[in-house]
Amino acid sequence: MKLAIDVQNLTKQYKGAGKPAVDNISFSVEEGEFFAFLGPNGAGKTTTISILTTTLGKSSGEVSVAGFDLEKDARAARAHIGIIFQKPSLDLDLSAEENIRLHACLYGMYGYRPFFSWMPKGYRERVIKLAEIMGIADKLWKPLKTFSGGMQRKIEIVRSLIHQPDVLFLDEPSQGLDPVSRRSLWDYINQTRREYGTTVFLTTHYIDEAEQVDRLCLINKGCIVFEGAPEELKELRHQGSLEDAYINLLTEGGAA
Ligand SMILES: Nc1ncnc2c1ncn2[C@@H]1O[C@H](COP(=O)(O)OP(=O)(O)OP(=O)(O)O)[C@@H](O)[C@H]1O
Repeated sequence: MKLAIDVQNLTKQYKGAGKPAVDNISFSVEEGEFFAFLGPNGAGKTTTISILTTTLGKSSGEVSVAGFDLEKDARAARAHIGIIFQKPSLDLDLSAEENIRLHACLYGMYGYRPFFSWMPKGYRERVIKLAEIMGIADKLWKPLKTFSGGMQRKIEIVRSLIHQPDVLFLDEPSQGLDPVSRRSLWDYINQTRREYGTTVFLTTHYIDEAEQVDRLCLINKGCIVFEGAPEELKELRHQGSLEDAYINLLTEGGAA
């Protein structure tokens, strides 16, 4: 089985911080695997996901994503990954569709055209399909500054899925979404996994979302404290639900 993500002895020490935010962690994710990276506030999840998605440099260690060593070939890796960031990074002065178009062109999927109608058919169809799934097809042409936070998040989601990535990073994807949108996002992600074998790397504070993953990794204070299937964690902590097992490990398991 090929690895979609391989992290060896990764450390991140922010300037001026006393302790490393991520302290010599190692883990790997197989191609097509559904993997969750869980941990409490400040554990090091965003730091790790930022390094894996090439938006933050590491202090030491080795990281490869989609078969590319990030030190040597970050650009190639970037073409194979999709990211739903915790903090949206959209241009509020552009329309929703213009944000998506700009992103698709920056990722090298299409040459830039100044109008939607001039873009290739494949792009147009994909934008409309994804926007329909998220329930925002009628809002694509409106300036983003008129959108609510949840609607902006949906645009962010459409944008990250536009190039059909091999590895999809979801940093708290459900945050700010209403229950209907949350359900349709997950239906779509599951469909994408089935159809294209997409590897999904998820961080979330909604522990119930991680019940379905193949494997999970639990990080606390920059160190990995558990790696295995959700069932294994439940058995280890003698709990019926993953959330109970997670809380039990963090509060009573000597991991806190
Ligand atoms: N730019 C930075 N400079 C210094 N320290 C930072 C910086 N960003 C994060 N940290 C620190 O690194 C540690 C890990 O933070 P990180 O954001 O990775 O945690 P997290 O697990 O994503 O938390 P949350 O669930 O709250 O998003 C924290 O102690 C945080 O204060």
